Amino acid sequence: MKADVSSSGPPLVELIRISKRYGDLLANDGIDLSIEPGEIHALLGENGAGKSTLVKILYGVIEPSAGEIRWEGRPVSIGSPVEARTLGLGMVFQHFSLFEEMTVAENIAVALSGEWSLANVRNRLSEISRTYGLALDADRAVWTLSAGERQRIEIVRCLLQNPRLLILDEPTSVLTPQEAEHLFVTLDKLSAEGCSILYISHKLEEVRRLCRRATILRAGRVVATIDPRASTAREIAALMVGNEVGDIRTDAPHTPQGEVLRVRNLDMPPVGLHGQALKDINLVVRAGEVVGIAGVAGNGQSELFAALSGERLAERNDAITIAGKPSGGMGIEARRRLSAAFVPEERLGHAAAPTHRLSENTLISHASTEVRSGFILLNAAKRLARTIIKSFDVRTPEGDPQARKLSGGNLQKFVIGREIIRKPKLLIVDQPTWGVDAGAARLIRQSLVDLARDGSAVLVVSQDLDELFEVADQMAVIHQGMLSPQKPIGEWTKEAIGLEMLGVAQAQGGAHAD
Ligand SMILES: Nc1ncnc2c1ncn2[C@@H]1O[C@H](COP(=O)(O)OP(=O)(O)OP(=O)(O)O)[C@@H](O)[C@H]1O
Repeated sequence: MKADVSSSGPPLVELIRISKRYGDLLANDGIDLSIEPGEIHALLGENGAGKSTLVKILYGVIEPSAGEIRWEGRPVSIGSPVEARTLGLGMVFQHFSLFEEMTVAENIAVALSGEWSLANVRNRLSEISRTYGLALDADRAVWTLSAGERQRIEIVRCLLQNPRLLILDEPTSVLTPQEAEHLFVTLDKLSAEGCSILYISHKLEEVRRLCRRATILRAGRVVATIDPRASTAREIAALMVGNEVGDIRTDAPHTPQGEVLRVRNLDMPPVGLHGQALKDINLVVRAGEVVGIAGVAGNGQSELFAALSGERLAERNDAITIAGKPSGGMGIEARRRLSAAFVPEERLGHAAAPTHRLSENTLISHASTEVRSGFILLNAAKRLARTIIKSFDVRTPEGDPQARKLSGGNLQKFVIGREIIRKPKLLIVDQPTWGVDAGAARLIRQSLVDLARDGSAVLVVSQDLDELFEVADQMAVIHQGMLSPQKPIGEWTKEAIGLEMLGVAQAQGGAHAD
C-alpha cells in the first residue's frame, strides 16, 4: 500500500535528510518528506515522534542540525516565520494568538503587521469567507466567538497571504463534529485549487477521510509513507507505535458505591469581563464509576474545574461535598487531603512547572509524602518520578528532564500518572488525552477506568465524545455554564448530546428522557 501522488513538475517542498539534535537525543533523524502541489499530506506519529520539531524547522522557528529544504526544486534556508510566510508558508497553531477585545478584522490587520489597511482586510475577508465557506463577521469581538470561529480567523489570516502550503497542527481538537466536517470541505477546496496542506493529527479516521499520503514518524525517523485510505485506522496506529493498539477493557462489573463528589446548586460568578458564570450545577460521582462531562470548549469547563478543585471557592460550603465533607470553601490542598486529585487541561504551566525537573514536579501533588519538617525528600521525589515514567510509558529525552523538554503527549502521561499513582478517592481530569497519540490515549483511558473499577470516583471533562463513550458510565453536557441532567451513558445518543451542546435541548425544555 505504497502511496502514489504523481505530478509532472518538482514537488512544492522537499525535506532532505533533516536532523535535529537536542543533546544526546535525535528528535529528527534524517527525515525525507516531499509534498506535491495541491496535496493534503498527513504527518503522523506517536507522542514524541518528532512531528512538532519537523514542522517548526519547516516554518523557520528552529534551525535544523543537518539537512536541506527545497522549495520548488530550489534549496532554501528558512531562518524565521517571516521568511517562511514570504516564501508561501502559512501555519495554524493549536493555540490561537488573538486579542479578545479586538474585532475579527482588527485581529487580522494586526497580525499582518501593517501590510494591510483595515478596509482592505474587511473586503478580502468577506471575499475569502464566501469563497471558502469560512463564515466570519468582521466586526464581532473575538471574545464572543467559539473556538471554531477563532480557528477560522487564523485560517483566513493565512489565506490572505495566498499560501502555497498550509500547515495545520491538530486542527480539529477544538471543533465540534459539525465544525470539523466544515473544515474538511474548506481544505478539499483549497487543495483542488493547488494549495498544499501538511496535516498533523492523532485522529486517524479524519486522516483517512482527507489525505492521500501520510508520512509516519517513529522515534525521529520515517518508518513509512502510505496511502491512509488503503489501511484501517488500527493498522496505521500499529505502524505508528510499532505494535497493535488494543481496545480498552471496561468489562469489570460496574457497581457504584457511595457518593464521593456531590455538587448542589453551585453558582459562581464569571471571572473577568468574558468569563463564563456557572449556573445551578448539580452533579454526583460515586465510588466505582466514571462520570463524563461533554461540551464544546469555552462553555464553563475550566470554570467548573476551578470550582471543583478549589482554585476558586464556592460561596456555600455545602455546594460541593467531597468524601462526605462540605468542601466548597476549602482550598486545593485541603481537598487533596480528602484524597481528591486534579489534572487541569493546561499541562505546561498549570499542571507542571516548565523549567523544573520531573522529580521536582511530583511535589505539586505529593508534598505530603515528600516534604518532612520543611525538607524536601529529593531521593523520594526522584524515585517517584522514575516509577511514574515507567508505569505510564513516559518517553523522556533524558533521565530526569525539565518538564518543558517533554513532547506534549508525554507530559500529559506524566501529569496523569502523577495523580493516578496516588490512588485518590476522587480524580477530576480535564481533557485527559488532548494531543495524545492512540497508544497513549488507550493507556490513559484504561488507567481512568481501572482507577474507577478499583473503587475511586472519576470525573472526566472532555470534548472528545468517542472518548466519553469509551470510558464513562454516566454523562452530562455543559453549555453556557449550565449542566444538563446526568444520565447513564447508554441512554445518550450523539444526536441528543449535539442538541445539548448547542443549547437547543435546554431551549426546548430538554431532549433527555429523565
Ligand atoms: N527543547 C527541547 N530540548 C530537549 N528535547 C526536546 C526539546 N523539544 C523537544 N524535545 C524532544 O524531542 C522529541 C520530539 O518532540 P516533538 O515535540 O517533536 O514530538 P511530537 O511528535 O510533536 O509529539 P506530540 O505528539 O506529543 O506533540 C521528544 O523526545 C522531546 O522530548
